[in-house]
Amino acid sequence: MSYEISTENAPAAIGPYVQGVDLGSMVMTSGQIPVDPKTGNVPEDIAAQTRQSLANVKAILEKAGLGVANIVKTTVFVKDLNDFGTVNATYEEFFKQHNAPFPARSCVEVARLPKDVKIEIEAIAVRK
Ligand SMILES: CC(=[NH2+])C(=O)[O-]
Repeated sequence: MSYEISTENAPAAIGPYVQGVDLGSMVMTSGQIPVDPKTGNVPEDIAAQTRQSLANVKAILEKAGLGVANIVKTTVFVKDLNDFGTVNATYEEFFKQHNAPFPARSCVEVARLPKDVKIEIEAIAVRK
């Protein structure tokens, strides 16, 4: 049995999916594009987009009572792998800021992302 996670602190789904699902021992988020849930805006540069996508992931986990330290795996989709260095630096800063260990991760370049953003990040977290 899984339970939908729904929060106003992350962008509403823009298609037939939910923000996240809570399986009890595990939580999975949908891919988070860098839409600010309060304004609907997307920041311009890749560092700010990375921060916003991660903030959206965090908000979904928090609604389920979990935090950044519960993340065990992420998948990072980028529009341009030339941004790899900036994405890594921003991503590293986020996990350090939250005193969380780095999870396992996959990072891939994709042809296009919804709303033509530069990055989308999804996460799997475990309830310890
Ligand atoms: C943005 C997203 N997660 C989707 O599936 O369109």
